[in-house]
Amino acid sequence: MAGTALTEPQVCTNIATLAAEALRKEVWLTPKPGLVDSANNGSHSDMDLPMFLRSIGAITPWLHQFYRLGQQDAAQPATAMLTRIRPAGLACEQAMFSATNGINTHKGGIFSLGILCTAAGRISARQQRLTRTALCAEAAALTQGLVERELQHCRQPVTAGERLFQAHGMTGARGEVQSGFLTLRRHVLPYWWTENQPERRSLNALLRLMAFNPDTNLVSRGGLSGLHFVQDYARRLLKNGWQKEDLQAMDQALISRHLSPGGSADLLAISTVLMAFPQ
Ligand SMILES: CC(C)(COP(=O)(O)OP(=O)(O)OC[C@H]1O[C@@H](n2cnc3c(N)ncnc32)[C@H](O)[C@@H]1O)[C@@H](O)C(=O)NCCC(=O)NCCS
Ligand SMILES: Nc1ncnc2c1ncn2[C@@H]1O[C@H](COP(=O)(O)OP(=O)(O)OP(=O)(O)O)[C@@H](O)[C@H]1O
Repeated sequence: MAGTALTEPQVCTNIATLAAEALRKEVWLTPKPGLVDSANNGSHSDMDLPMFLRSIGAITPWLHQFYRLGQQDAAQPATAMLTRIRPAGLACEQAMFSATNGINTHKGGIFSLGILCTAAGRISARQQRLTRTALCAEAAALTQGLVERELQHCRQPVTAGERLFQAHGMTGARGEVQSGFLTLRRHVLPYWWTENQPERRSLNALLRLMAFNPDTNLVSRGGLSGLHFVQDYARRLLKNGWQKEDLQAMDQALISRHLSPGGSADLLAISTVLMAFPQ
């Protein structure tokens, strides 16, 4: 099937390289409440940082593949693209599962970053300027109608995302990409430079994500009250000012409730990639 076989390795600094770096930066960033980081495994008993690094190694060639597929098929209508890249998306998930012995380390990240890399390939093949605005608009075009097709018309929910749409109308990773990363454009990117120090900048972006992102990971583990607990906690820290100790305390609070803002971790990586491009 198209895109499931990896072609020649391509060594180039493009969005796929940036995306892999962003994933690496995300996992090393510490302290991240409830998430795997360099201090602990957060609310996860089945994964750790070396496993995330192995997962990133397995995913990286596929990120280049998404970019190439986007370039190759730039003349195809945007709405035809998802069918074209889905086999590569599933093969990438399989590569991740092989590297992690079946643990879901990056399913959400593969979906969002895969579409972003495809979007970049299409834009560059059209000789258009790679900007944040163009990337978000193209990601939205590639996933137009996805929520309706896969969530509204889903009779028998299998995945957490499908179940949470039926239960609460949450659109999860699909909704965020289809909106052209609206949560990021509204709540994160405009505030990116409010922190001068790079590590604080990333932690502050993560806090803003935890405060505003309707993260299905939180709901699947802790229900709507789990989501609200994390959002209220993050908003309090943003309002009162925060130090690393506050994030460490928040980490313990989330661990004791088995909560993990995995969707926000994915979106942090997306933000890092987007901020590498002009507006
Ligand atoms: C769409 C996906 C994520 C389906 O997963 P699911 O139905 O469980 O959806 P759900 O929305 O709950 O998301 C799963 C993951 O996304 C992340 N996530 C959760 N909430 C959000 C959010 N608001 N915004 C962004 N990401 C989120 C989390 O890491 C979560 O574990 C994806 O796995 C899929 O369809 N894969 C098939 C492969 C594919 O088509 N890839 C596309 C080409 S790259
Ligand atoms: N540093 C990180 N730590 C933990 N999760 C992360 C991190 N970065 C990204 N994630 C995201 O979180 C998701 C994993 O969350 P989770 O373990 O809750 O999912 P699950 O395996 O579907 O559910 P469960 O473990 O409850 O059965 C992945 O899809 C991944 O994209």
